[in-house]
Amino acid sequence: MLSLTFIRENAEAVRTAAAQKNAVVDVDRLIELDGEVRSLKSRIDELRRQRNEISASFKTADPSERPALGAKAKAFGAEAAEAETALTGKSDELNALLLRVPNIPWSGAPVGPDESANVVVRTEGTPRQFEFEPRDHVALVEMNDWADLGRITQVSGSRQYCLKGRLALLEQALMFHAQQKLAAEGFTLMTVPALARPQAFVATGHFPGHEEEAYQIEKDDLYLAGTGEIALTSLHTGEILDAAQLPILYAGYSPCFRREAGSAGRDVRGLLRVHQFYKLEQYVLCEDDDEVSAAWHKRLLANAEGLLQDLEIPYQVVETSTGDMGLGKFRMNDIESWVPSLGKYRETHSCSTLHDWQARRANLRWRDGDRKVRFVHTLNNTALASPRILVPLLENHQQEDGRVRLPEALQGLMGGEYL
Ligand SMILES: Nc1ncnc2c1ncn2[C@@H]1O[C@H](COS(=O)(=O)NC(=O)[C@@H](N)CO)[C@@H](O)[C@H]1O
Repeated sequence: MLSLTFIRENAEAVRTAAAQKNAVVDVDRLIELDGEVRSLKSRIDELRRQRNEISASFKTADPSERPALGAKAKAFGAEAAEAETALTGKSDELNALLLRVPNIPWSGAPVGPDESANVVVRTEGTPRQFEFEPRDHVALVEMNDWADLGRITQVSGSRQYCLKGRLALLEQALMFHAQQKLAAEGFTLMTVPALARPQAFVATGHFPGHEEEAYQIEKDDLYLAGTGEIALTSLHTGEILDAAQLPILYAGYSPCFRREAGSAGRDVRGLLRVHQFYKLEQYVLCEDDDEVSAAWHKRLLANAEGLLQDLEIPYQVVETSTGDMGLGKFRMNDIESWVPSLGKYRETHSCSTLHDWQARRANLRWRDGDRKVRFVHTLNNTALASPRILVPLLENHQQEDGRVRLPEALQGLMGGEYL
């Protein structure tokens, strides 16, 4: 969410951002409502002042004038009540519109309608030239009995899986390795719930707009989060953090649930796009200084790249376009890992800076050195998301006989050179 002051003073920039992000928001109506709300508020104050003035004069007034005075006070009171009802309606409409206003994207974001406008900014590692016909991850998993991708769908439906044996162990080893690295970087490890109240989805910007992507637990007024970002964003809601507490660095581990309502037919084979997965999320709350949050953006990206280098997976870093980055982002870089069986890079990480757009929605504030209370900046990036990361891992390191060689960084934990 942007501040009303900012929108009033930068209406054109907000309209441009909305167009560049394919956001449907009536900025003119918003500014009109803002005006109406402000004049209603001052009218109510004026009516109250006049009514109080009359009430104050009541005691000293001549008894013969009291009935007329009483009637006048009553009339002002009735008018104020009427104005208050109108104010509630206008404020609700204004707040609903405010939630739809996009963040202003950074000047370096490619302007375009969707991911087709994304720009590759860096490529690390070289895709392997196989001396044999490489298998895809489903074939590797099936021949090694490393997962159940079939019978489990009778239990849980499509896009479900069970990892088995050494692959189930590898997922744990991967997450442990990533958690150790982030802890060493000063991140506080957190296991966060997937169950969250609707307000937590409003705070991150998932709601309104993406309700269809979340599983709903209606009788408890809860939803299942598709990312640990949702719990972490609302953890400090309503608090006023001290400067000394910032930056707050969380490495949030959680199960993630996504209906993938809009992905029918895409990635239906195997482990790339499933309804339930596990993610270690890098999350930062920092002071609202653009250079400070830009530095954290670089750090979060470097942490994820470091993990991909540990896994010896070739990848590319992408600058996402205005149409792909989503409403709340100031800047988003995706990291895409090489998937041999597809012959292309596929997104495995997504690194975002949101400035104070989420902080305003989540009411995340801090008190600076001059005792001034301000909103924080929030950032998030994937550290690892499994089972998707297993796809490039298995496929890039496969041997002709179907074994998979483990990256050096995991051989200790996994007790050997091969999975
Ligand atoms: N349906 C899915 N199945 C498997 N993995 C998924 C699925 N959806 C997302 N992911 C993984 O989760 C990562 C982060 O998802 S994201 O929506 O892009 N971004 C976020 O959730 C942010 N909070 C940063 O993690 C993706 O890059 C991908 O690796």
